[in-house]
Amino acid sequence: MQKLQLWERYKNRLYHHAELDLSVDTSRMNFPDSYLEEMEPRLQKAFEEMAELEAGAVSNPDEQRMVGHYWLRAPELAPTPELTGEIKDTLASVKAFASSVHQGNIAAPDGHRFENLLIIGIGGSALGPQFVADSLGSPQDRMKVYFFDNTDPDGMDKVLAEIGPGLKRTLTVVISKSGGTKETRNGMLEARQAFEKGGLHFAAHAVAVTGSDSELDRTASQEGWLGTLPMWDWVGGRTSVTSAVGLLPAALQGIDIERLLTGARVCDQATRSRVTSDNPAALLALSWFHATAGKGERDMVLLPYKDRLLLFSRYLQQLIMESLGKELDRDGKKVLQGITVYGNKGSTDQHAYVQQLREGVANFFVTFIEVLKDREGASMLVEPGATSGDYLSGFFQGTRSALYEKDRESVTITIREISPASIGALIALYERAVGLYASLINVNAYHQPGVEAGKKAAGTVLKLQGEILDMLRRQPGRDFSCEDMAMTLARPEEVETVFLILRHLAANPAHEVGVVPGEKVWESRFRAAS
Ligand SMILES: O=P(O)(O)OC[C@H]1O[C@](O)(CO)[C@@H](O)[C@@H]1O
Repeated sequence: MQKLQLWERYKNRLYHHAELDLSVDTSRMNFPDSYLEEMEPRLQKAFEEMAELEAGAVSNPDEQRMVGHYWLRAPELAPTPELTGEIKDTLASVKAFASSVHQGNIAAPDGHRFENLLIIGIGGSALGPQFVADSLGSPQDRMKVYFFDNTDPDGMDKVLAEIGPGLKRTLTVVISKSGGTKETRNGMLEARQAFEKGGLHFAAHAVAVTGSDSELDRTASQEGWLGTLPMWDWVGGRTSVTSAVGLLPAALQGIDIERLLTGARVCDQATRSRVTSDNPAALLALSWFHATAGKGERDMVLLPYKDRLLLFSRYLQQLIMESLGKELDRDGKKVLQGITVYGNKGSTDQHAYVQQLREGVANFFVTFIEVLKDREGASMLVEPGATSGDYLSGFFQGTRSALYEKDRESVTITIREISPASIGALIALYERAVGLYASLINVNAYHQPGVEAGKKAAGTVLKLQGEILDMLRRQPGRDFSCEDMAMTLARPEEVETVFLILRHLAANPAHEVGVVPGEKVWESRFRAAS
């Protein structure tokens, strides 16, 4: 298409929301002008399902749950006065807790204000808080934020080393909706040990965000933690960033959570429109449907031209892939759905994988995110007439056209600046786009049965490890190859798992397992170290 024709298409298609100062440009998606009309019946059905969801329908039937993340920023829309009250009370508690911490009314045991925040959680109980913390952090933050978001011991040691003696002024927020996630439990136990080693009483440094009566809830109340804030079964982990899960860490960091919620609320209003061309989330969902043939046939590459949006692709990876990546549709038909999401930031990626995007396998579409405001205040000129930010903008525009020239399609989202409101709006925009797209492809976006399989398998491995350790200790003088061990445990079919377990045990001192290397690595022999 010629440049002037593209300009006409740009003007015809550009969506702009004046209050949010947010635009969605679908002009570089090559769907025909008739596309919206063709998709209209499916879209109207998706809008209807969304309205039912917002009114309190059990939209996650597999788990028999309502789906209420939109109520978190408009509590008056919750289906019962009790829920409205709970949401409002929780927001008030978040603000009161954060302000008590900032004022030193809730203080470290040495009487000093808490200065650091160690957030422990995983998946939806970490990715949203991490994205918000990273995108909106500044030197003026009220507290310095750290994360344990895995059960990697070395990762935790690294964080603890960074905190160093600051641990005595560290508040720990343990976040788990279910309250039983092992990675988070392990992080909590490791943190507790670090506090105890420093002569500190963990409970006096800890607050929980979790579901009522969960394992974590019970631990927090038995041990007398500083407080517990609720998570509800009608908020999914990956859409929990505007609940206490995201709001408590953000408020403690000093981020204006009211503005974050306002941005989300205004975007929610915009994305409730049943006029497709006037609904930015519907335009995104339609673009995804066009790009992937509604079957995940192409990947979504996220290219924000802003360092502060670096973690957005990681956040969206869970939101989109855990929501859409489903074996079965809502009628039980095998569909193997999903959209693969990856990305980093521009223009950095121009010096990495953009080469393949332009010239290699054409199995993707791009979402560019453009931020108009370069920085607070004026920029220096890096050469006559140009700033660093002008270069960033130039590289964004250059990559968008270079890709389009090669028939690589893209959507561009433009926001004026990075602020609590614009981050709230981006979160709300994608939550709604995912919900609408899930309706278009007829999958349940709100459950995650596939994740359970990995968790169960990990449980089986840990159980087998227990049996192996038991056997090694009962026969301390004996060397076992993995095959001997599998046979002795009467689990010959598990020999590979036995080998992997033994090799890991021998590489770490905790269980005192010794190894005599074999000619081939799998011929090594293992014994309880005497
Ligand atoms: O908040 P929780 O219950 O610890 O769960 C953490 C994450 O684990 C998952 O269930 C996947 O394992 C995610 O959906 C969730 O965000």
